[in-house]
Amino acid sequence: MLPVSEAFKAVMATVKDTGITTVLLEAAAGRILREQVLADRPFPPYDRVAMDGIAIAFDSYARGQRVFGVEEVQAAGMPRKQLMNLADCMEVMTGAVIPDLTDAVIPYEHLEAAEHEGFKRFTIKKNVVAGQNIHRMGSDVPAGKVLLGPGTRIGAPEAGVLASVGKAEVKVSALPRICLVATGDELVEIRATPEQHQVRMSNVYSIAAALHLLGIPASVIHLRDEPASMEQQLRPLLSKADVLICSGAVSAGKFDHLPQVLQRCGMQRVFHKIEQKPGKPFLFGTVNNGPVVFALPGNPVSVLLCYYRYIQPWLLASMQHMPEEQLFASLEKEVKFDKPLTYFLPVQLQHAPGARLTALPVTYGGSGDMASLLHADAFMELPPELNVFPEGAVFPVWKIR
Ligand SMILES: Nc1nc2c(c(=O)[nH]1)N[C@H]1C(S)=C(S)[C@@H](COP(=O)(O)OP(=O)(O)OC[C@H]3O[C@@H](n4cnc5c(N)ncnc54)[C@H](O)[C@@H]3O)O[C@H]1N2
Ligand code: MOO
Repeated sequence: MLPVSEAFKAVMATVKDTGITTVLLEAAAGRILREQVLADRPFPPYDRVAMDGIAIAFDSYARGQRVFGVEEVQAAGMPRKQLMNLADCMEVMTGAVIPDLTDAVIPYEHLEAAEHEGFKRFTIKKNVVAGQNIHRMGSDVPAGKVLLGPGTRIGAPEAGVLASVGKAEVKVSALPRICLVATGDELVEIRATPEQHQVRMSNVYSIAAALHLLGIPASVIHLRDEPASMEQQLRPLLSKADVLICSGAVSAGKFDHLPQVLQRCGMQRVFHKIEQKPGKPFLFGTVNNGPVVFALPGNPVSVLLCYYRYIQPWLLASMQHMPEEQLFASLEKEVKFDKPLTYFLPVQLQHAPGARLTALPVTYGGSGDMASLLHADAFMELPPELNVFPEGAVFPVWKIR
């Protein structure tokens, strides 16, 4: 049986690069970028009008002129125009190129409009500063600057920037092929009406949902508690999947055949059992030229704890995601736990004044209590050396949402 830190190290030692693939930007959300992206033009790409109104030559204003006749309109999308007479103005719209020979933009709200002999003119009602309301070319980002690097997860801001520099196709990490394996004669399909002694298979759905949020699809199979048929169903997966995530059949029961069956299929055990609660009977192994195998204890809370504490970090590292900073929170309430195991406590995270993150333990009936996680945001990792965890003490947390 391994301590949590060693089990985690052993898991992470098997990380393997999933490789690189190219996807359309429309399909890139959630994926991990695998290339450097530079600004192809300055941001903004031209001196840009920042308010709807008029553009003037500031010198005319500085010399005391307040009334300006309109020469033309410069709308967004029009090539740059030029002010012909420095005593005139140009009506300009947000996003337009600033007209030549103008260097201040006055919004309509600071103007009074009038007509004079069929010509439109504006009187300036508020103080004007040279250069006002002009978003200068390159003031946000100069051309050639590195905007994004490999290992970045593509979210909404990244998608906007990628579109802006014309990356219609993006190099991202390939996705691992994952098969979720449910075990147990008590499990029925979710559309079935279970008999009293049966339960609907939920673990594969909770893991599939967590994977979906990383953009990773997964296939699912269900194994009965019968070693020969288990082996027959598992063998073909060894050449078709990069990762097997099994749930159930790994503890001490008479029908917990999975460890032996996996071994017969060629899995080398890296460890079986971790000094933790929940999730103690976690079995982890590798297959030569085959998948890594995460065989999780079947209790639903154990499954999600093991997923977020071990599997998700492994998946993100395999997809070359930049490591994230560990989150910590302070306990809102004293907790006691007297076994020499790391205790993963489901908690609700809250932001206390001063941006401090606090963790309130949720009502929790043990690792079979899947509904408790509806109220939890994270697991708090309480170390095995202590029996009492006082209010205010700070420990690492692993977010589940
Ligand atoms: N004598 C011992 N008994 C148990 C030990 C032990 O060390 N010695 N460990 C306990 C711990 S801790 C856990 S956790 C469980 C894990 O057992 P298994 O991994 O063998 O899981 P199962 O017995 O197959 O299932 C446990 C529980 O979870 C339900 N389950 C399983 N798969 C699914 C699924 N896909 N969807 C929904 N629910 C599922 C299953 O019906 C069981 O209720 O063992 C303790 N026992
Ligand atoms: O360790 Mo088990 O995962 O608590 O029920």
